[in-house]
Amino acid sequence: MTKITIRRPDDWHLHLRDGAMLQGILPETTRHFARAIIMPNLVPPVATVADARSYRDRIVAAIPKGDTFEPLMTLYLTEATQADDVARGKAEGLIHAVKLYPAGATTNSHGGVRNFDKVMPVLERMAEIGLPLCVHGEVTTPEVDIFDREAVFIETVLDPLRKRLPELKVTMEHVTTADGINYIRSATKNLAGSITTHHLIINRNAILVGGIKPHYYCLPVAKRESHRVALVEAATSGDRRFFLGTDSAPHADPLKECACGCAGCFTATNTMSCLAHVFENAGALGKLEAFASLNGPAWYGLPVNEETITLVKRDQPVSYPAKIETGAGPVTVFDPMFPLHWAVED
Ligand SMILES: NC(=O)N[C@@H](CC(=O)O)C(=O)O
Ligand SMILES: [Zn+2]
Ligand SMILES: [Zn+2]
Repeated sequence: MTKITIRRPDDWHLHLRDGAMLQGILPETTRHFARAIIMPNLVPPVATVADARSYRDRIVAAIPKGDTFEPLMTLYLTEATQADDVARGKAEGLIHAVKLYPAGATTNSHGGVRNFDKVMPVLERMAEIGLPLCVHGEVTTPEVDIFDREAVFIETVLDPLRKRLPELKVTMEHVTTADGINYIRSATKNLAGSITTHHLIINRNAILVGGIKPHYYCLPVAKRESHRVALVEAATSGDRRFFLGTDSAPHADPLKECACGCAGCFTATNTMSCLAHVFENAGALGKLEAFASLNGPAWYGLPVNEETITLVKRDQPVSYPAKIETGAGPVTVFDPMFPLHWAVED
């Protein structure tokens, strides 16, 4: 097959930042994607419905002329989050999920949750009104090895939480391990997982072999190859519990190429080319639409997009910029380390 048409995709986990960075990188998403779940880890975080409303307005103002794009806003769960505020945000159609960052787990997560008892009233209300909780699923205990943090989170935090509140819908964000995939598969309801572009392509060698490669460093950190294979298997299976969340997370190059580089891979520009490659290799191009365009809306209770995009396989590798120049500095685009032949037709 050299051509495939699918419903226009959505991105169920995206970092757009703010100001000059937002302005510079938003076109990379709106070119192909119709909607995205917008991560709230700004500084300060998007913690209230009022914050989310004004952030949405700033995003909408930055959409390039001629593109249509709907930001689906989320709230950053803190120990001060008010259940009534969250419920109002959902009722007005603004808020589509609440995001749980264990305190200290990742970029801008210091305001996250330390004591789960403090957020139970909010989680109970979310269960009542059917609002999903998106979780960055890693423990932050210093004794736990960074490569084990997802598996330990499932066992010590997520599973107990789901037993305590089985009616709560939980999205395990950016699943990186076979443990995460198996845990999602074992649940009969109220659990789904997003999978990133880069975790389908790289394993941990990409970060460490032949010199340290900061542009492959993200959180959760990429794991060993057997985990990547499990992710590809889940993503390409058509199973409705798995969908695309790119976790495209721009940081200006100087903040990544330094002694203490930020976590995040920027994949918005070439995600659809990368995915077509991965799905074709798995003999599953026919499942790409489920992963990128159908399973996410079903989970979030939204209609699928009516427009379509067409991917064509070219003889020559497709070219895309190595960096996106933004007013906040250059952002390096994810390099899959193999040529991409699939292009989205204009
Ligand atoms: N994924 C990352 O490595 N970084 C994200 C935060 C996150 O999603 O954990 C960021 O905001 O930069
Ligand atoms: Zn995260
Ligand atoms: Zn993220």
